[in-house]
Amino acid sequence: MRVIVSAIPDVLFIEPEVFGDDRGYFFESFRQDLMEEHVGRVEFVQDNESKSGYGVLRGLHFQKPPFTQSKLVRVVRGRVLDVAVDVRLGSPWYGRHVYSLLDGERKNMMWVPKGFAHGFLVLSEDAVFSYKCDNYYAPSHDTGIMWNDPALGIDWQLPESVIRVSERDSKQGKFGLADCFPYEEYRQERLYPRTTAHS
Ligand SMILES: Cc1cn([C@H]2C[C@H](O)[C@@H](COP(=O)(O)OP(=O)(O)O[C@H]3O[C@@H](C)C(=O)[C@@H](O)[C@H]3O)O2)c(=O)[nH]c1=O
Repeated sequence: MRVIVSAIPDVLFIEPEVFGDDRGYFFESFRQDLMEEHVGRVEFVQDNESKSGYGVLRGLHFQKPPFTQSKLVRVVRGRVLDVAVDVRLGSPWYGRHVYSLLDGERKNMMWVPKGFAHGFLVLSEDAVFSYKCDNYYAPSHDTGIMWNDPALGIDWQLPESVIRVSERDSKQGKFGLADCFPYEEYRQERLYPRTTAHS
């Protein structure tokens, strides 16, 4: 399993080794020891799965304190453009985003720590999306940012005319209205061990 530090160093790209043979495939989808080595102590408490058709965009979502969520996300089938936006007040990367093309064949994953808004767009005919969360769903603290907020400048790589969102996501607020909590508070935790981005 290869762990790659993204341009926002708290977000990681993870590439597992996928073993194919005439029966099908095998890969390790989660290892506690690797999480501890690269991220710190994380206790996952909820697993989620969703299926979406081509052009469906879910996001950008995050939960506010005390129900912030870190997520380990991957695609079981299909292909999505997965995006994480830094909403940590005072972060050197505040308002910036990183993305990864998550693919059901490559089985690559993204680590989206708390303090990041998360969303994905389905690029294949459909996609089954699966993720682990380190905090429970808390609808009262669930919030988001408009996926096409010009302040974020995300290139979703599909024309807006084919993008479909939920009723809720068509009415999300602008970036900066629903900030998560301050960057410095996060830094106290081992969840953010890195200070430098890769080149
Ligand atoms: C997220 C979630 C939703 N639900 C319910 C609420 C609702 O009736 C239905 C669909 O919810 P949503 O429309 O919020 O689902 P969705 O748009 O898929 O929300 C997800 O989007 C991605 C991008 C994330 O990062 C996730 O954390 C989550 O916010 O499922 C739960 O019961 N538990 C959960 O953990």
